[in-house]
Amino acid sequence: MSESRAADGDQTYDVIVIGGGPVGENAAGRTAAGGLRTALVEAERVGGECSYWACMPSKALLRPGHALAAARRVPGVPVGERLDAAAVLKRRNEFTSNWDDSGQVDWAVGAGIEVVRGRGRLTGERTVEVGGRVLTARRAVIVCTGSVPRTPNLPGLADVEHWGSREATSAQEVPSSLVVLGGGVVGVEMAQAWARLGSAVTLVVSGERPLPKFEAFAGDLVADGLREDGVVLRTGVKATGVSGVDGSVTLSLSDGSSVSGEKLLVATGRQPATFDLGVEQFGFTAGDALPVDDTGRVEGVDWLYAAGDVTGRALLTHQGKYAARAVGTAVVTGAQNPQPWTASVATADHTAVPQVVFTDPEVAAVGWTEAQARDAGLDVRVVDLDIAVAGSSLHADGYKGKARMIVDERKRTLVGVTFAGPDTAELLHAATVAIVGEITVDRLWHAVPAYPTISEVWLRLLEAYGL
Ligand SMILES: Cc1cc2nc3c(=O)[nH]c(=O)nc-3n(C[C@H](O)[C@H](O)[C@H](O)COP(=O)(O)OP(=O)(O)OC[C@H]3O[C@@H](n4cnc5c(N)ncnc54)[C@H](O)[C@@H]3O)c2cc1C
Ligand SMILES: NC(=O)c1ccc[n+]([C@@H]2O[C@H](COP(=O)([O-])OP(=O)(O)OC[C@H]3O[C@@H](n4cnc5c(N)ncnc54)[C@H](O)[C@@H]3O)[C@@H](O)[C@H]2O)c1
Repeated sequence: MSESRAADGDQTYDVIVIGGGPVGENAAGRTAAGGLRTALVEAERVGGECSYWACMPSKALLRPGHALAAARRVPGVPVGERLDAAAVLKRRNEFTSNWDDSGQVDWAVGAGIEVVRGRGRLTGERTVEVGGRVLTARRAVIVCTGSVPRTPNLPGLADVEHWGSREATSAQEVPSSLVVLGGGVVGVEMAQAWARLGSAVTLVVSGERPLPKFEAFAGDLVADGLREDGVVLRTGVKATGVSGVDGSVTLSLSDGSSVSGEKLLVATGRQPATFDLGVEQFGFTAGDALPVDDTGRVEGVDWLYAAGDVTGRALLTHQGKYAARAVGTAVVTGAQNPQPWTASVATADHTAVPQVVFTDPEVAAVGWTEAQARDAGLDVRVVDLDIAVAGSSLHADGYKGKARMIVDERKRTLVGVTFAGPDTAELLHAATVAIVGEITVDRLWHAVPAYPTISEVWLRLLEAYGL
């Protein structure tokens, strides 16, 4: 870790941001740019989970496998037998700057932010204690402490060494075998990354399919992709216990069977990092999310704001950074009851959250699923299609993908779109723009996708809708 550059001297700031992950960095960047003296308090590494143990290393582990699979789908491209695991891990290490945050500290200092090393704790109105120092905020304290893995209450788990997402994204060797518990985004991404690097992976999922928060067809296509990579899927079973002997961990399952591997990854979700933060004095419970309005103001405390994973709104880096921009703007401008869709209001959180699951096939989804749209009481029309256009067949032999568009029939606008298929991630932003802009399908008809791109699926969706 880089040398501490803690701010010294006057302990009074305009703004104190607790937590220097991507969200805290953005909030602090905004307030510093707005001329407010800003302290950024970070307990571990500036850059947070995303830079060192989440987004960056996980995507660096996945990308080489996708490149190899893509090359294999196009005849005439010379491809090797398998990935060079050592080179993949080395490149992953580079993407995390070898877990050295000095580059991000340099950015913060350059942006006029004062970095304070240490764990911050709220000790009273507008005050934060860090390692015995008491910092005071004239205007606001912004909590951006992120989230931590939620460990299930599983007999034996506490006694057995196992991986969480940190170990799964930073391991320096490929385990001979890996059992993954939990079929959410972390579970499927890491199952595929390590399988493609040569590990014998078993994925244990309590439901019928992985990715239960997405449209079912997306989870099914990802399950097919994982199986093609040799991942053994155990669906519809719950873990009942864990035991371990030297070099092997065994997970007992609810159907009486068990699975063993050299390593066990527990990927059963995350919870807000509100422990040991002093939130109880303001009426909140440690371990629960901080409830915020759309400007990030914490319910009932007018000087306290929060953004990112700690609010439990959307556990995604891009959405947390969006919330941080809103909070930063709200704090700088002092906006009172600003209108939705203005710069200090994170309105899109409710209707237009985009997410990509970086497996092969990718899942790219924005807005509501069909079930969510129906639960919201909308009169919806669902359009389903295989992705089968000139662009997809040129992209890969045997291209397999599906698309779903959900239309609010009353407004004739989109409320949800899901693409699942190889390299669909880059299709997503068009869908996000359509939803945020409330563009009618009749106007979308005039947004002509270029030939021959996979985006022509948009034309097919609109034709299938009846245009
Ligand atoms: C394996 C994995 C892969 C992911 N991949 C993606 C992806 O591809 N795309 C995506 O959008 N999202 C992804 N996510 C989610 C993403 O990592 C989070 O949404 C994002 O990191 C949230 O940012 P944050 O700043 O709120 O929290 P964090 O990144 O968790 O940062 C919080 C920071 O606060 C610090 N902190 C905590 N408590 C204190 C305290 N009391 N005092 C001082 N500092 C404190 C921590 O040390 C940390 O640096 C992934 C998550 C995981 C686990
Ligand atoms: N590409 C991305 O955008 C990306 C990648 C990774 C993580 N993330 C974000 O990070 C957050 C955390 O990801 P995650 O995968 O840890 O959480 P998650 O909530 O997405 O998935 C956890 C899964 O574990 C299952 N589960 C819970 N308890 C279980 C148990 N006892 N036994 C078996 N299964 C159990 C749940 O049903 C769920 O499917 C998510 O909100 C996700 O959006 C995003």
